[in-house]
Amino acid sequence: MAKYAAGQRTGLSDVWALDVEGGRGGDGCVSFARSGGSATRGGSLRNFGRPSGGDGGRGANIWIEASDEVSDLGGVATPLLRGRRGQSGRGDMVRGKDAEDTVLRVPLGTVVRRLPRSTTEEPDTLTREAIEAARNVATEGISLEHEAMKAHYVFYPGWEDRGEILEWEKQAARTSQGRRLLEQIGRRPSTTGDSASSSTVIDVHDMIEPGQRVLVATGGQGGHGNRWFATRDRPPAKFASRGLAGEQCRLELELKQLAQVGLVGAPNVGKSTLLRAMTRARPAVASYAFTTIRPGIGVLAFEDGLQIRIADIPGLVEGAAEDRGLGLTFLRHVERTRLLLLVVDLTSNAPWCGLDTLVRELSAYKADLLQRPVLLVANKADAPQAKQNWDRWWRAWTATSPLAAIHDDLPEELASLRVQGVMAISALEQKNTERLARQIRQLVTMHE
Ligand SMILES: Nc1nc2c(ncn2[C@@H]2O[C@H](COP(=O)(O)OP(=O)(O)OP(=O)(O)O)[C@@H](O)[C@H]2O)c(=O)[nH]1
Ligand SMILES: [Mg+2]
Repeated sequence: MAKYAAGQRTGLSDVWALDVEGGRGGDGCVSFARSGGSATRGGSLRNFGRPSGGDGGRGANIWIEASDEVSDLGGVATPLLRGRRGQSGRGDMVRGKDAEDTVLRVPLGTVVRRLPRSTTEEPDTLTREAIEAARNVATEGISLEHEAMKAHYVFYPGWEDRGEILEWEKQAARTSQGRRLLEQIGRRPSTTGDSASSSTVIDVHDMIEPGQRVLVATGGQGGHGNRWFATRDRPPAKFASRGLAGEQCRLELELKQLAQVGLVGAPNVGKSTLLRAMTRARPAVASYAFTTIRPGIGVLAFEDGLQIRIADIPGLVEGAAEDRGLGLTFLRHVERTRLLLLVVDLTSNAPWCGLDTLVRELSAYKADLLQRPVLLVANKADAPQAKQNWDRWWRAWTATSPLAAIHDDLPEELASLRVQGVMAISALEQKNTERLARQIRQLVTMHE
């Protein structure tokens, strides 16, 4: 627990821990059909009609859902999350309603680890106290068993006869049907499926798609109404079973920073080539647009051990914010980054012209993306036609700012970009890429 206090940030990722408990099932109901005008309450045994108690509803399941509408784990800042109880059954065989499920929404990129809930955390003194208390109760003439009964059964008012239950349980244990019923009401260990509390299996889920859901704790089954406990010898069963406890587990939620640096640019400008040049990642490179269809992440590793993750993001086109091209899928990845490398192609006629489209798409998706520091990377500097373009840009850059000089009426988005530097490189021939790596490092660590 100490290791992951809620909200504690570890390194580049956020890890939160919490316990979850599916809701308890609703209790079964003890009631009797009114027959021939006899009372159903307080009457003599003979006056009880047919048992008609409905079953309890299921307790709330607890789900984790990936959502692109939340951006941090602040919504799960609670040490314990318990699902709602199922509704209790009612007379006339009316089943209680299942509780509405609880859905915890987490940002895309969250990793959910499910661990068994630790039972060793309870101090031993608690157990000792419980035994002591039970002993006192026992000496007062009420047996321990009776207390246990109350945790499992609901009694008809005024008929707390545990003898009847013990008798029923004994009979039930003789038939397979009865044993199954004992299992269902939690009076016999289950023979089917493994119990979550004793399991040491850890399951891990990557929450990457919006709407993706994982069931982390099932709600407890509702109790059985008294009609289940009627036997030929004793038709008016005066007890029902209680709802079962929900599944319990411990969750560790980790918000992975998918990458600290995002490579953005129009299709075919050489983003994947640049990632290959700087990291060991091997994204596909080809001379046509949309070679990259999924964001790939490469690790820029420095000699002193520092690692910076760079995401190669599929080419951005106009309309991306409305999900055109590969639109939203990759814009979500951009959202997590701390530094943007805007890559332009020095071999195109006007390399910088695409920039305003690019920036407009970014800001249409999320205006505050433009608050990120930006490095302008002019790629393909090795090509013959690059020099002229670069010279123009470089002159402009030293004169005023790179963007103000090339646009007569500078769009607002471009004017507000936080440009930290402009650099000509050749990703293909790995020229200037080391310098770029150093600059990336400086900016990422500065904006941590
Ligand atoms: N001359 C030259 N060509 C380059 C350079 N970098 C990339 N290219 C070429 O440009 C083309 C596109 O490169 P990619 O790395 O696939 O471009 P991309 O930006 O990832 O493209 P998409 O994934 O389609 O968005 C390929 O033919 C590369 O060989 C460079 O520095 N110089
Ligand atoms: Mg690519």
